[in-house]
Amino acid sequence: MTPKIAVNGLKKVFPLGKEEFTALGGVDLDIADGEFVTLVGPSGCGKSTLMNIVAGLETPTAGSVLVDGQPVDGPSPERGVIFQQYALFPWLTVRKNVEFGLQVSGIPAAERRERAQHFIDLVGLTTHADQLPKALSGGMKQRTALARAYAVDPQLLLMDEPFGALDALTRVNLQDRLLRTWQEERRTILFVTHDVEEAVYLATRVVVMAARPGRIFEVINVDLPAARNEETRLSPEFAAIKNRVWRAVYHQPVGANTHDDADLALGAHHP
Ligand SMILES: Nc1ncnc2c1ncn2[C@@H]1O[C@H](COP(=O)(O)OP(=O)(O)OP(=O)(O)O)[C@@H](O)[C@H]1O
Repeated sequence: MTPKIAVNGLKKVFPLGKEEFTALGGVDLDIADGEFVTLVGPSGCGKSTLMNIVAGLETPTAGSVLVDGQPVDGPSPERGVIFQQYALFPWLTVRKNVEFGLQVSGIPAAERRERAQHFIDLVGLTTHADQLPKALSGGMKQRTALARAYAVDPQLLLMDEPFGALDALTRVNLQDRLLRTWQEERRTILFVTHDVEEAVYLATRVVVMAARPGRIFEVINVDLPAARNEETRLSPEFAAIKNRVWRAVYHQPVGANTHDDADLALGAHHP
C-alpha cells in the first residue's frame, strides 16, 4: 500500500559562510494513513527542517517527499501546518479565524459557518467563538489554531512544537483535546516536540532523531491502547516506552551532538 508520506533519502545542506552545514544527512521514513507520528531529538537535529520540507516550505538538497505518491513541490491546503506561534488574525474573532481558510477556498457562507461551529465545539471553544484572540489564553489560541487547521479538512496535520509555549497543565489538557479530535476526525499527524512524555502520550510511533548530521536514530512503536488518559500516563507500560525513548534521546553518542546543546535542549525536561 502506498504510504501517506514517503520520505526517501532526504538531505538538506545549508550554506554556512564558506562552509556547508548538513541539517539532514539522508532520512528515510514511511508514514501510513491515519498514523500519529512524533519526532523528538536534541536541538538542531533537523526536526523542523524535516517538517518544513514535508510542508513544502523548504526544498530538499537531495531525495524526495511524496504524499499519496505525489512529490511535494510547495505548500498546499492538503497539509495543515501549526507552529508554536499562534498565527491567528488578531482582528478576527475565533469563529472568523476558523472560517478564514474556508472562505479562501470559496465555501458558501452557510456551510462555512456550520463547519467552523463543528470544530469550535470539538476543541471546546463554544462559549468563546465570538471573542477576539486578545481575550483568549495561550491554550485557547492554540485550540483556535487547531480548529482552523482542521476546518479546511487537510489530509495531513504538521505540528511543530505547537504546545511548547504553554504551561504544563494547559499542555496536558491540549494533548487530550488533540487526541480526542484525532480519534473523531482521523488524519495523519506529524508532530515535533522536545518533550519525551508528550511524544509518547500522543503517538502511535515515536521517531528519535540525532544531530550532526540530522538523521533517524531509532523508531519506537507505542504499543498502548488508542484511548489514553491519566491512567495511561501512570501505567508501567507507558513508563517503559518513555524510558526507551529517553534512552534513545540521551544515549546518542557524544559527537552526534555537543554536550551543551543536549543539555540546553532537554535539561528543562530532566526528571
Ligand atoms: N536557513 C538555515 N540556514 C542555515 N542553517 C540552518 C537553517 N535552518 C536550520 N539550520 C540549521 O540546521 C540545523 C537543524 O535545524 P532545525 O531547526 O531543523 O533543528 P531542530 O531539531 O528543529 O532544532 P530545535 O529543536 O532547536 O528547534 C540547525 O543546526 C540549524 O542551525
